[in-house]
Amino acid sequence: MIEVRGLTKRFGGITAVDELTFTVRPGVVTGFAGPNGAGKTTTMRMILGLAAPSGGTVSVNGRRYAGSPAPMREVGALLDARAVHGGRRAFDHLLCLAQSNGIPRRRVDEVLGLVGLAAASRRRVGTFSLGMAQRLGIAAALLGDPGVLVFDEPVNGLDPEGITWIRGLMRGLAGEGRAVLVSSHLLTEMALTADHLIVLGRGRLVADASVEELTRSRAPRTVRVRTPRSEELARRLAATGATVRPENDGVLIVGGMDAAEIGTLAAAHEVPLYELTPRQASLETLFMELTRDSAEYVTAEGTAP
Ligand SMILES: Nc1ncnc2c1ncn2[C@@H]1O[C@H](COP(=O)(O)OP(=O)(O)OP(=O)(O)O)[C@@H](O)[C@H]1O
Repeated sequence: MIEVRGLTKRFGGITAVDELTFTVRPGVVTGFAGPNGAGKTTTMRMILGLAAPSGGTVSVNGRRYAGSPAPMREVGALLDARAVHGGRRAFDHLLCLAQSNGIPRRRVDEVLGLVGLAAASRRRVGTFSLGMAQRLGIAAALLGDPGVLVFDEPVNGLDPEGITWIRGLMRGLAGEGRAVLVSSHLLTEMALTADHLIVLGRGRLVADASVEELTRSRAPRTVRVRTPRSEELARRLAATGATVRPENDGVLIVGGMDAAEIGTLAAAHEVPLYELTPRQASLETLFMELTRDSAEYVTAEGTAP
């Protein structure tokens, strides 16, 4: 279990992480999503004791991780897959980590098998593709068989097969009762892998909910209506406070009213309807909505690039 309470990190004038509070529970994949620069990596570094908070606290299994007597057995982390000595062979890299953490040699072969790198274990890491480097980073994270795992953008550089593999791996690790925190700047990717989502914007928490809750309760809904008397219906809908966006062929996209209310209003005025379709905004649209005001880079039009 990871508990983050009021966590804050300032770099000079920049507040990279701002009063963040959330919990990463065992048995669950918790997705950590936010646009570039939202503060995901900085938060993960503080969880791992690699950066000191400017305020607030973070604990892993009830205590500060930096004080853990056996860090690799407690938390496994993948932060930067390329931060490995390129001249080393994959096996030797893992063996070195294992030996300095009191982990038996046979565990090295085990984790190489788990991540599908057994055949490449004697190759020098510098010759690895980014996808292979990610797998090696995951092998290192799993080495101590920890109950808590932290992965920063693990699907970066992976091909579709690798992405499917990593989703299965995360779910499997959570299924074994581990707490898994995994970041991505793609919310749709997160929604396929995670059970629970923490969404960050400009260092602040903008959502903390299950994927299902987030989709159901927060997604702005609209209704697509088609009628031969679209101008009249648009006027009547707008008069009740609905937002109406006309499209071609008598189509209106209506916000702020549900399909039953629109159908009832149309019937009351004998306006025929050819179509009345509730539509749910995609998770990616929701993500843009949630983080729009907080994206690090805002263009002149006021939208994130
Ligand atoms: N060492 C540092 N010194 C100064 N500013 C930093 C430092 N590390 C991060 N920042 C700033 O803190 C903010 C958050 O960065 P962070 O890397 O945590 O975001 P992120 O959500 O992980 O983004 P990305 O998806 O791009 O990795 C950014 O504005 C970044 O420029």
